[in-house]
Order: sequence, then structure tokens, then C-alpha cells
Amino acid sequence: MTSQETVRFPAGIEITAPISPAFAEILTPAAMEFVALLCRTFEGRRADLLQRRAARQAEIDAGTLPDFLPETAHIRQGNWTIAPLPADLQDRRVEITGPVDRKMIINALNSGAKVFMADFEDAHSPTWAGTIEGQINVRDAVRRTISYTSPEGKHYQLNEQTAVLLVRPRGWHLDEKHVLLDGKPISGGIFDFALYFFHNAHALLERGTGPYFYLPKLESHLEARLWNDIFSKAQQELGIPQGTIKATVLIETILATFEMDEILYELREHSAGLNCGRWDYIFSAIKKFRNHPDFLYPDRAQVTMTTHFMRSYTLLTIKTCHRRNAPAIGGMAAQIPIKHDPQANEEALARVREDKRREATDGHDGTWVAHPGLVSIARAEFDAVLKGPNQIERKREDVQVTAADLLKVPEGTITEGGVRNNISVSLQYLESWLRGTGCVPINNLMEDAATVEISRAQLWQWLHHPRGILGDGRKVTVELFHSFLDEELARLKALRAGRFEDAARILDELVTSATFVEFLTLPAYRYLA
Ligand SMILES: CC(=O)SCCNC(=O)CCNC(=O)[C@H](O)C(C)(C)COP(=O)(O)OP(=O)(O)OC[C@H]1O[C@@H](n2cnc3c(N)ncnc32)[C@H](O)[C@@H]1OP(=O)(O)O
Ligand SMILES: O=CC(=O)O
Ligand SMILES: [Mg+2]
Repeated sequence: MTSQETVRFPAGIEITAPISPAFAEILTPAAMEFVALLCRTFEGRRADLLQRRAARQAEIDAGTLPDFLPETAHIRQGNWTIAPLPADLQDRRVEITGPVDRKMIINALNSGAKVFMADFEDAHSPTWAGTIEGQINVRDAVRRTISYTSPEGKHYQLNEQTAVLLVRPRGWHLDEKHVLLDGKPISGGIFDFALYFFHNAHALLERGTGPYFYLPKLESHLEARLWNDIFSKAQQELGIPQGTIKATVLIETILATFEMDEILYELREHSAGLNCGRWDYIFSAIKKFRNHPDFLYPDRAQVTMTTHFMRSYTLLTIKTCHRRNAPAIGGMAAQIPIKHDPQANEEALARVREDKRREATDGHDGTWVAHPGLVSIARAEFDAVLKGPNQIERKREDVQVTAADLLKVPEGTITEGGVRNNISVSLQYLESWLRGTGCVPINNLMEDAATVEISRAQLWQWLHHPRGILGDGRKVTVELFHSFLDEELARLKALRAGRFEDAARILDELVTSATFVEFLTLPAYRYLA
């Protein structure tokens, strides 16, 4: 390892973590100059927008529910479209997503999916090493030099035909604590974006593709405007034509659904449509209305894609996108292939098939899968429906969705099984995240930061809401939570060693805190190397 003293960074930049020779190829003085420029230019606006989130939360807490914005009615009513899509983003019928681990990047690019989203977000635990290695891995993937040999001696390299690469940087709320600018941690999202763009934009263009992104967890069109301005500045600095960057925004907060036209409009030169990030969306609904007496959500397993508010959201996303000639990408079913149990496996695959069939029939232009074993299943469902590379021509003008549809609370029950499952899944996921793995199979389901946000947010809500009562009449209290937590923790610790005590400390803080913690990754990041 070299230390920062041996690498000359621009004035004001300090890196507080080790820099190996391989890391120094990413953290070059020129790249860090670019990072610093974007952070200096835009950090103030990021901070203001995070403040604005808090102000909107206060309005909701005071009883003002979200609605479509009167001041942007002219944008919703106007007849504009996004700029034409590049050739390699026309057909996105199956997109695989996954962490920026070297082997998984190769497997994902070779999976037969049209697109691979390399994830520095929900599926990524942002350790210093994992984050910079992720940048090395995507750099090598862009240049097609990436290879890997497993400890068992299996060799991995890219096929002739590979998926189109998209990168998802961190959301606005996360800092990169190992990089200080003028003494303060910088934005994790700008850091991820800037390094990928700086090192790869020209190489991507030379290969006939481009710098393509997914943008997570936006809560308003003003947050989209900030990304758009960052894109314009980045392109200008690197001498890349304006409009080259293409970004798909995840509609995964309940507030963003009310501003989908506006988000597409802000990014119209850079837009590659919208995606229904269902897991964060459910989390966001619980989080935003947590203090409202009428909004109490049942067990996580009961908040499905066919509940009224979820169906309304996905249909409105399709209609909004298609009116603007933008693709509407579907989301991720949590089921993954199950080894060694053919019947359970067939049931899991049937659930994925059903989910993808509904998305394709509704009008989505593509969808997400969690695992290479699901690519052909999703593909078959979209092949059966799509007449061309996408179905943007299906405008779905028949869809009528109101604010009330988007806010309808699903009915259901809160059960002891639901409470225990939320505790156990949160503990297992946090424990893995603390060890640097941001996506894991638990009970044969894909779990990542978004799915686990639902679990811990439900625990908080059931504990703090007067109607957080189990089917058998017991109120969810701190005492009940602690007794279940102790039992679930003991069960897990008996199975294997790990950072379960740290995970339990974080979960306890998240659930029993009087005020809701905005994101579980904020306290958890304090524990991360
Ligand atoms: C809410 C959201 O944000 S969704 C987006 C974020 N979530 C994701 O991206 C999910 C990514 N998926 C994963 O990480 C994994 O599929 C898991 C953790 C769910 C399951 O992983 P595993 O239990 O290791 O799966 P499994 O053992 O069946 O893997 C078989 C092979 O497929 C590979 N594989 C599994 N998932 C992926 C993936 N998403 N991308 C690339 N390769 C994958 C494995 O690396 C393994 O490769 P190998 O045979 O060469 O060793
Ligand atoms: O990012 C996707 C989600 O479902 O959350
Ligand atoms: Mg998400």
C-alpha cells in the first residue's frame, strides 16, 4: 500500500484510507481533480436538496399528503419527448443487476441479458476496498480485459457477445467518508459517477456504446435537475458531446411518482426512461407516512405487486414514459433459483414467470432479474409480448391513476412470523453488509439494502404506531421486540460466527429510536471499514 503522501492530490483533497498501486490507477490526480471540481460545484445543492427532503417530511407529518404539483402542470400537459435513445438502449427486455464483484461482473455480462447494471448502491456494501475494486472491475469490463480465476481454478472471461453496461452510483444521502474535500466527506454518488465517467467515457464511445447510468432514490424533479447539471458539466469538462450520457431514473420513492413527467423533462437530453424500483418504493411509502395514523402496512410478504397502490404506480410509470417516448423498465422479483429442492425451485421460478408476464402484458419494455438463471424466463415472457425492440408505441392512454390510487394502503395482517422474519432477515443482511457483501440469499430470496429497509421500517412502525398489534392481540412493544430480537440473534449465532452483535446493535437503534432513521446504511456505515 502507498499512502496519500506519495500521491499528489489536488489541494483540499485528502484520502484517509490506504491506496494500493492498483487503487492509484483509479485515484489519479487528474481523476481526483475532476471529482473535486464536481463536488465543489454541486455539493451545496446536494445539501440543500437533502434539507428539502426533511422539510417535505415535516409537511407530510403535519398532514399534507403528496399530490401532483400545480406549479409544473404545464410540463405534464406539454407535448415534449425525451431525446432519441441510442441504438444499444432500444432493446432492454432483460436487465441483470448485481454487485461490482469481479466474477459477478463477468457472469452478468455473459448472462444473455441485454443490459447489466453494475451496482454501487442497493447491492453494494460501500467498503473502501470494495468500492475502488468495483471501479477497477468496471474499467476492465469496459476495455474487455476483465478476467478472473476462482480459488478452485475456474477461469472467467468475457464472451464475444455481452450485455450493455450501466452503472448505478450511490444515492444523494450517502457520503464517501474516506475522501475529504476541504475537511468534509464528499458525496458517494458524485464520487462513483465521476470516477466511472472520467476513466471510461471516451473508451465507451470508442466501442460504440456510451456512459450509461441508473439514478437511485430520487425524491423530486429538482434532484433530477441536479444530476442533469452534473452530467452537463462532466461532459463539458471531458469534451464529450452534450446528451451523450444516458440515465434511467428509478422511480422508487412515493414522492417521485408524483413527479415522473417532471423528472423525465429535467433529464430529457440525457434520459433513458424510468424503472420501477419496487422494494425501495414500498420502503419509501412506509417511511414517508410513518407518522400518519391511517398508514399502517401489513407483513412485508403481503405488500405485493398486485396491491392497488403498487399496480397503480407501475401502470402510471408505463403510461408516463410511453407518452414521452421513454422506456419503462420493470423491477425485480425477489425469488432466485433454489438448489437441491426441485419442487421449491419450480415454485420460485413460477413466481418470477408470473411477475414478468404481468409486467410485459402491462406494457413494460423490459425488466430486472437478480440471477443469470432467470434471464431466459424473463426473456420468454417479454419475447411473447414485444413486437419490436420495446413497446413504447403502446401508449396505455386507458390507464387512469389518481393521487388516491397511489396512496391507498393495502389491507392485511401483522403476524408474529412477520415480526420475527423482519428481525432475522435484518440481522442476517446487516451482518453480511458489515463484512462487505451487499446482496445475499436469505430463505431463498434475494435480500439487499432496499428489501431490508422495508423490514426494519416495518418494525419501527409497528412499535411506534398505536395499531401495531399482532393478529393475536399483542401490541408490538420495545419489550416484545427485544424478546424476539434476543431469540432470533441467539438462533443465528448458534449457526455460525460473524458480526451479529454489531448487526443487532444497529437494528436495535433503528427500531427503538424515537425518531425514524432515514436510511439504515447511515448508522451501518459508521461500522464499516
Ligand atoms: C432492490 C434492488 O435494488 S434489486 C438490485 C440489487 N440486487 C441485485 O443486484 C441482486 C444480485 N444478485 C445476487 O447478488 C445473487 O444472485 C444472490 C446473492 C441473490 C444469490 O447469489 P448466490 O447464492 O451466490 O447464487 P448462486 O450460488 O445460485 O449463483 C450461481 C452462479 O451465478 C452467479 N450469479 C448469481 N447472481 C448473479 C448476478 N446477479 N450477476 C452475475 N452473476 C450472478 C454466481 O456468481 C454463481 O457463479 P459461478 O457458478 O460462476 O460461481
Ligand atoms: O432498486 C430497486 C428497488 O427495488 O429498490
Ligand atoms: Mg432501490
